[in-house]
Parts: sequence; structure tokens; C-alpha cells
Amino acid sequence: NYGIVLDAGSSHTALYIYAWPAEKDNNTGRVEQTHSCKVKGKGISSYASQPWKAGESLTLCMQEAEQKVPNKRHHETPLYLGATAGMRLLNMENSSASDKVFQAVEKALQKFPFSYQGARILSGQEEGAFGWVTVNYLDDLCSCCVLTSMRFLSPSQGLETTGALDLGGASTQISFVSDNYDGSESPSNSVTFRLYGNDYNLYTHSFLCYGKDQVLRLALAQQTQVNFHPCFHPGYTEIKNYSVLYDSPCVSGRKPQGAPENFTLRGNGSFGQCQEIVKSVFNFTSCKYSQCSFNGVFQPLLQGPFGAFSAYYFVMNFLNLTDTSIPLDTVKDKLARYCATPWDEIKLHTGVKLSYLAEYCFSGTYILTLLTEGYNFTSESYSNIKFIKKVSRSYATLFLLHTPQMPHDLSSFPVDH
Ligand SMILES: O=P(O)(O)OP(=O)(O)OP(=O)(O)OC[C@H]1O[C@@H](n2cnc3c(O)ncnc32)[C@H](O)[C@@H]1O
Repeated sequence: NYGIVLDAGSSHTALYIYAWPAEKDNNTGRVEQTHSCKVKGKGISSYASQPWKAGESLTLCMQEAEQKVPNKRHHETPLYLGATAGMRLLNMENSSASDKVFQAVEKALQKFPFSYQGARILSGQEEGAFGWVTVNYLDDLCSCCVLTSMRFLSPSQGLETTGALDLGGASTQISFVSDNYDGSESPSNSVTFRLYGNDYNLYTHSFLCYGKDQVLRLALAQQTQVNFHPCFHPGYTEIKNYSVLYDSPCVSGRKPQGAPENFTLRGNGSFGQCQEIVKSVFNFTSCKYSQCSFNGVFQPLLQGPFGAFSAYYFVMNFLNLTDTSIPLDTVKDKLARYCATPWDEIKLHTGVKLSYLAEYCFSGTYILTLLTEGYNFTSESYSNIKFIKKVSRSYATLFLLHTPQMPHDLSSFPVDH
């Protein structure tokens, strides 16, 4: 059997093909990702003003899929497109534009011989849940993946599940199982699963606008009128366009009246000051629950190990800060030294896009602030986080979308090795 998923994020779209044996034994059925293809350009939401291009952008990867899936399987191979926060934002801002993007995507996908199952925006809850299932299913947190699958088979033996921390471009998700959470407090944060006959009650929350690209907009928007921005390296200079910066519902309300066309961004590389700016994007003033993370959102006590992926990994890996056994204060010192490094030195780094290089100081500061101030990881619990590279959320998406009703009964969710 084959299945195809298009993961349409705010910054990129990628196609994944999965294959698994037709005769599925619940415990030994193996699913393999047999092919992946990165769609050229940004996420499909970036085609809001030219929707037909969103469809066209997918064509090359779809042609690859046609080649990779054997002809005789084409008609029975389900094809899904799940869009995340970029499309959520576009839908909020201009729902007719997002409808047009979906129509164009639909038209393009239906030209292919697969069993097209629809394109839709995933809810924040679904996105969080997919990340959690993937981390617990495909994680590399334990050296032996058989143990990973056993974890799902026999949690009653005391094997703890792993929480998921996902940092995208436009949103961020936190999902974990906590003994203190049965779903009664803030039920909108609860997702229940039935997986291999075991019930899981997951806490999950997706913070729209708290992906790293949107928080960078917020951090820039606050500092357009000052001489230096502390989240950029000393010597860094860039002309920024006001309209481009404020072209997102996450910041549009903050555009200063009578703003000129451009402003000049100059860095002075101060981690401490950058952290103050980043902290100010969180609201800690009110919480109507027993406890909150930020913006009045309920969060139970953190529990167990966590896998942090997507931008968490890209950024911390670049900064050589994935080792969470290093004391948090040392991590902060290292990041402070990195931020203070002159841009002339930073830009010599080869093989990394200049735009990413310019942003690692900000992104590292945001990640540490989100984890500690936002989610309440402490110097002790920080070491429970593992920054992990390989998480293909679409993997879980494929199977969860196959079982459309929540709570999901994933009793046929195959086990990988
Ligand atoms: O879930 P949403 O919010 O829609 O976002 P996404 O799906 O597009 O998000 P990704 O996980 O693909 O990427 C998260 C962010 O990491 C950025 N990113 C990707 N590769 C990177 C790298 O090597 N270094 C730094 N950042 C990177 C990317 O531009 C996004 O801002």
C-alpha cells in the first residue's frame, strides 16, 4: 500500500510517499517513507495574490510521485494535503484568497491518478496531536525503536510517553500527557486517542503567531523607530520595508500611522536586551485557570521527556546548543557571546542562507525564552528536552486522517522499526 501526504507549512510545502505491506499485522507492519520532495518556493499561502501558481508549484513533486508509486497502485493510493499555520493566517485575513488557493491546489491535484482525499487546513489541535504521535512513534529518543513501539503497546508497564514541542514559521505547538490533566480543566486543550488499545489523554495547544517568523515580525515591529536592534549582530544592516513587515494579521494592528516606506535595521547584538523584547510578546497578566503558560492559556504541570523539533532543531543545531545536559545558564552565556559576535565574522559561515544566519541570534533567544518563560521549563527540567532532527509530521497525518473521528482509534497504526 502507498499513501501520499503534502505538508503545506507557512514557509515550505513538502510531499512524502509512504509504503507499507498490504497484509498488515498490527505489531509488525512496517511503514517506510519511500520518497520525499520539497516543493519549490515558499508555502502555498504565499501565492494568495496568484492562486493558480499554488497549484502549479505542486506539479513537479506530483510528477515525481507518479513515477515513484507503481502504476497499478495509483488509483488506490490516498493523497492528502494538510495545510498548517500559514493557511490559517491567510484564512483569517482573507478567506476568499485562501479558498482560491485551495481551489487551485485541488484542480492541480485532481489531474493526477491518485485517490484524492481533499486539501484542508488542519486545526491547531490536530497539528499538535500529529506531532505528538510522530514523536512517540518515530522518535530517536531511545536507541532501540522496538522499545518505542512497545511504549505504545504497554504504557501500563510504566513507560512514559514523550511530549512534543514543534516550532514552525507561523505557529508553535506543545503537546504532552500529564497525570494532572484529565481534560476537565480547559477541555479545548484535550485530545483523546485510542492507540493499540490504550487510551491517551493528551494536553495540546497551538499558539498561532508564535512561530519564529511571526515572532520575529513582532520583535522587529517594536523596534522600527530605534537606532539599534539587540537581536541582530553588531555591524548588521538591512533596509526593511514597512508594508512587507506588517503584512500579516499577527502584526498588522501595530503599524505606526504615517510610517515611511522603509526603515534601516541595525544590530548591536545584546542577548539580554533581545530577551527583554522577546519577553514582551508574551502576556502573563491574566490566567483564569489553576495555571497557565502565557496569553491566559491553560497548561498543566510539565511532565516527562520532550522532543523538540522543526525550527527548535534547525536553530539549536546550528548554534551547537542541542546538548541539554549543559546548564541553562551556560547555554545562555554561549548564546550571548554568539549574539555579540560581529556580523562580518558571522557572514563568513558558508553553506547556510544569509537570511537564516542573520536570524539565529533572535531565533535562539526566542527558543530559550519560549521554553523557560513561556512554557515554564526550569534549569532542572530543561534537561528533559531533546532536540531531535527527524520528525516527519506528515507520517502521523496520513494515518490520523484515515480515522477522521476523534477520539481516534488507531488500533491499526503500524509499527515501524
Ligand atoms: O507549521 P508552520 O508554522 O506552518 O510552519 P512550517 O511548517 O513552514 O515550518 P517548518 O517546520 O518547515 O520550519 C520552521 C521554521 O524554520 C525555518 N527553517 C527551515 N530550515 C532552517 C534552517 O536550516 N535554519 C534556520 N531556520 C530554518 C523555516 O523558515 C521556518 O521559519
